Amino acid sequence: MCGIHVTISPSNPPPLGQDLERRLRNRGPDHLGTVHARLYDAPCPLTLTFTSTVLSLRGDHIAKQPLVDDETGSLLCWNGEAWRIRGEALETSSDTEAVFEWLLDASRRGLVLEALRAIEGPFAFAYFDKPSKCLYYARDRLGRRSLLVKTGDHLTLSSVAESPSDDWIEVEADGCYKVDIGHAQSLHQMTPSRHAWVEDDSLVLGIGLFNTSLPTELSRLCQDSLSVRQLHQHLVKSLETRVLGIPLPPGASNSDARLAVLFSGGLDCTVLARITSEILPPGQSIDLINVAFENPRIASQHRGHSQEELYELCPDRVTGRKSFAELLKTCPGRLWRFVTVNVPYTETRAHRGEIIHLIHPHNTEMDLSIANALYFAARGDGSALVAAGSGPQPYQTTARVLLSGLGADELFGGYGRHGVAFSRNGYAGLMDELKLDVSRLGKRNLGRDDRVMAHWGREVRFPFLDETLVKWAVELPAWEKCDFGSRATGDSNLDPEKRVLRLLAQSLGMPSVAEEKKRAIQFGARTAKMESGKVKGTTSISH
Ligand SMILES: Nc1ncnc2c1ncn2[C@@H]1O[C@H](COP(=O)(O)OP(=O)(O)OP(=O)(O)O)[C@@H](O)[C@H]1O
Ligand SMILES: NC(=O)CC[C@H](N)C(=O)O
Repeated sequence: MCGIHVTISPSNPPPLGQDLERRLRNRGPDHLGTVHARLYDAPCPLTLTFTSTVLSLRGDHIAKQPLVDDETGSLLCWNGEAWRIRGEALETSSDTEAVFEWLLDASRRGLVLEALRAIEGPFAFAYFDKPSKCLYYARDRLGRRSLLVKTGDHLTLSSVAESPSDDWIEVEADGCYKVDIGHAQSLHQMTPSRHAWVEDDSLVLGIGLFNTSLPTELSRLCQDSLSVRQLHQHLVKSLETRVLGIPLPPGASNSDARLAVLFSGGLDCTVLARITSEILPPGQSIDLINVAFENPRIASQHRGHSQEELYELCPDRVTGRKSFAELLKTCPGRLWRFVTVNVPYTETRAHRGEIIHLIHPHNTEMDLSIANALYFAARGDGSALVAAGSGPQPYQTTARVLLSGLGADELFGGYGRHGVAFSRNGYAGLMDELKLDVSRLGKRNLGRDDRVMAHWGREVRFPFLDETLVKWAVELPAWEKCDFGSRATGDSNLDPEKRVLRLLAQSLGMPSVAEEKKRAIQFGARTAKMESGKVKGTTSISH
C-alpha cells in the first residue's frame, strides 16, 4: 500500500509531524518522496506540497513517487493498483507510470475526467495538472483505498488522519473531485467540484443494472447451473489479476510466501484460497492467517480452560482448522502455512490508541472491534509449522499481498437479514435488500479497513470486488445467487444464503466448507464485547 499527503498553503508548509510521517511510511516502506509545486501566477500565490510513500508491488523497479513530468510540472501520487485501462489489462510493468502517462496525455487533450473514469482497480490518488492548475483526487468507485480530506483553513488530503481530533472526513467514492486552483481568489475558496463516475444513475455503483427478474416455477439453482460455472470463471480471472506476478518480497527466498489469505475458514476466503491454488505456480507457498483473541469476558465464563485452549476454541480457529484440512485434501501438492495469530488482551490494550487513530474518522465500538481483528491479522505475526517433523515455531508472514473474502455477502446474499427480507416480502424484499447492500459497498468500511491493514506495509486485495465480477453479480437474477424460494424443496442440503458460492465450494471438493454458516469477524475472532456483554456496537469509543 502507499501513502498520500497533499497540502495547499501560501508558502512552504512545515515538514510532516513525526507520527504522521511514521504512519505514512508504514503504508509505503520502500520510498518516501516530497515535491513542491509553486504557483506564482495564480490570483493568490501558492505552494502545493505532495508527499508519497511507496509499497512497490508492480514491475521490476520502484516507481518513486510523486511522479513529476519534466515538461509540464504535472505530478501524481498514486495509491493502489490499476488493473485495466479502458477494459484492457496493463501490459507495462509499473501501473503508476502507466497511469501517469495516460493522464498526461489526457491533460494535453483536456480529457482528464474521461481518462480517470476509464481506470479499473482499487485506488486513491491526487493528480495535479499544472498547465490547467487543476488538482484532481478520488477513491475508486468501490472505495477500496483510503483517502481523507480536511477543508477548513486550507485543503489537505491524506491517507491517514494527522490527528483524530481534526475535521477529517473520508473522500466519498462517488466520483472524481476537482479543485480549480488557478481561479480561486483565496485559499478559502478552494471548493472541490464532484464529477460522478458515470452519468447514468440507474447503474448500481456506476457498474451494472440490477437484475429484478423473478424465477419461474422451473428455475432452480444446482451444481450444473450456468451461474455456478460463471462464478468460477469470474473468480479465476479476478484472482489471476491479483495473485500472479507478485514480486518476491525484499530479502525473501523462493520458498517464502508472496501471498497470504486472511483465513477465517469461512466459505468466502476458503473458496478464494482453493482457486488461488489452481492458479499459482506449484512452487509458491501460500500463508493462511487465522487470528484469535483473548477475550476476558469469555475467559471468565470458561475458568477451567488455559488461555492456549481458549484460543483453540475460538470459533474462527475451529473453522479455520477444519477448512484447512479440506484444503490440504483438495490441493495436496501446495505448500500451505496455517499461521495462528493469538492476541493476548494486554496486546489488544497496548495497540488500542494506534488503532483508534488509524480508523478515524470512524469511531464506534463496532469499528474498533472489527479493526482490531484486521489489524492483528494483517500484522501476520504468530506461529506456524515451518519445518516437517517439528512443532509450531514463531513465524511472521513474508507476504506483502493479502486476500480478503469481503464482498461476497453483499453480492450473493449472505447475511441473515437477506433471509428475513425474503420471508417478509418474497423476492421483491430480498432484491431491495441486496440492491441496498451492493450500492453502499463504496460508502461503507473499506477505507477504515485499508488504514488498519496497510499499516503493516501490506496490501489487501478483494477478489470478489473486481469490477467485472461485480457487474456480472449485479446483473444476475437474485434467485441465481441465493434461492431462498427453494428452501422448502429439500433438494439441496445447502443453506440458501450465497448458495451459488456454496455450490461452487461443493463442486471444488469442499463439502464441509460449502455448509459453513456466516460469522462476522468480531464474533469469530472474539474481539467484540471484550469487557462487558452490554456494550452496543453503535456506541462511540470511550477514550
Ligand atoms: N478470524 C479471522 N482471521 C483471519 N481473517 C479473517 C478472520 N475473520 C475474517 N477474516 C477475513 O476477513 C474477511 C471478511 O470478514 P467477514 O466477517 O465479512 O467474513 P465473511 O464475509 O463471512 O467471510 P468468510 O466466509 O471468508 O469468513 C474474510 O473473508 C476473511 O478474509
Ligand atoms: N501499494 C501501492 O499502492 C503500489 C502502487 C503501485 N501499484 C506500485 O506497485 O508501485
